[in-house]
Amino acid sequence: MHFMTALKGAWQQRNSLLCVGLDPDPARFPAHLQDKPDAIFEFCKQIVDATADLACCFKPQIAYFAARRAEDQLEALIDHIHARHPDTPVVLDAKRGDIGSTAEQYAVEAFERFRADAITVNPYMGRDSVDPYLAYPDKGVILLCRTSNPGGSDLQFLDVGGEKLYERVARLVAEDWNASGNCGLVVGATFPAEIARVRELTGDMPLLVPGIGAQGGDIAATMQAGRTADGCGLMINSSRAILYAGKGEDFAAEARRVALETRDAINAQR
Ligand SMILES: O=c1ccn([C@@H]2O[C@H](COP(=O)(O)O)[C@@H](O)[C@H]2O)c(=O)[nH]1
Repeated sequence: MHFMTALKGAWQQRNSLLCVGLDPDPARFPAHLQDKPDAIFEFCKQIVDATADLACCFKPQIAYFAARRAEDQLEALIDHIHARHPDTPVVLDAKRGDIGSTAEQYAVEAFERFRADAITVNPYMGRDSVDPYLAYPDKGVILLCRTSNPGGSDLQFLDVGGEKLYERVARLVAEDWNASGNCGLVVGATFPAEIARVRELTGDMPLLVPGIGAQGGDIAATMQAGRTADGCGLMINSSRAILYAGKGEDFAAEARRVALETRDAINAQR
């Protein structure tokens, strides 16, 4: 199924704009999981099963798996999501960016090896570096635009001929790169004014919005700035605040509790 169709279905059927981020850090796992050989898979699987009905998508961050030689556990996790929660799309947060020939390999990795429904991509090497992902028209290609970190302003706020660099990215993607209707943009919840500007430039394009929860972004301001006329348009990500809500054997139930609170806080603004 086309990523955008799956995402729209999940927004409606789950009544949720919450993206549950999967950033598994073994140092923060509950004690009973610490020594298991497949602890990363087991931790994420329990989080996924506890929150799937509350989420419009899952976002595993590849670095947390690769850093611990656990790519096989990432593959198993995405297989599990597809098998048990087939209506919940998976956005692989990889922020790839390289010349076309190498990008082709990254696209195979994301869409064929890991079977992700969408990937985050860095646009700053230009169109030819993004084409290999766009060649998969059913897959989502979510480009970094206005990132949630403070240093994002160093470059993304530079004036480029009368507009800011992040505005140029938003316009370019909306007006040119999105011919197959499979593009989205990353805009941080820590910058609501820029979310509003990106929404203005891109119509109803889906925005992946990290930065609530552990990074302190404001849900109400994010929603006011970024929701579309039908109260959708956003994948609002929270990772650590949900994953590490509990420290004990009930960690998945605690994660569910925070995911529910977060989903409801988002829905209160729709
Ligand atoms: O601008 C960006 C782009 C991506 N991220 C990623 O989102 C999550 C945020 O995690 P929290 O624990 O909810 O802060 C993480 O995977 C980042 O790599 C981002 O934060 N900002």
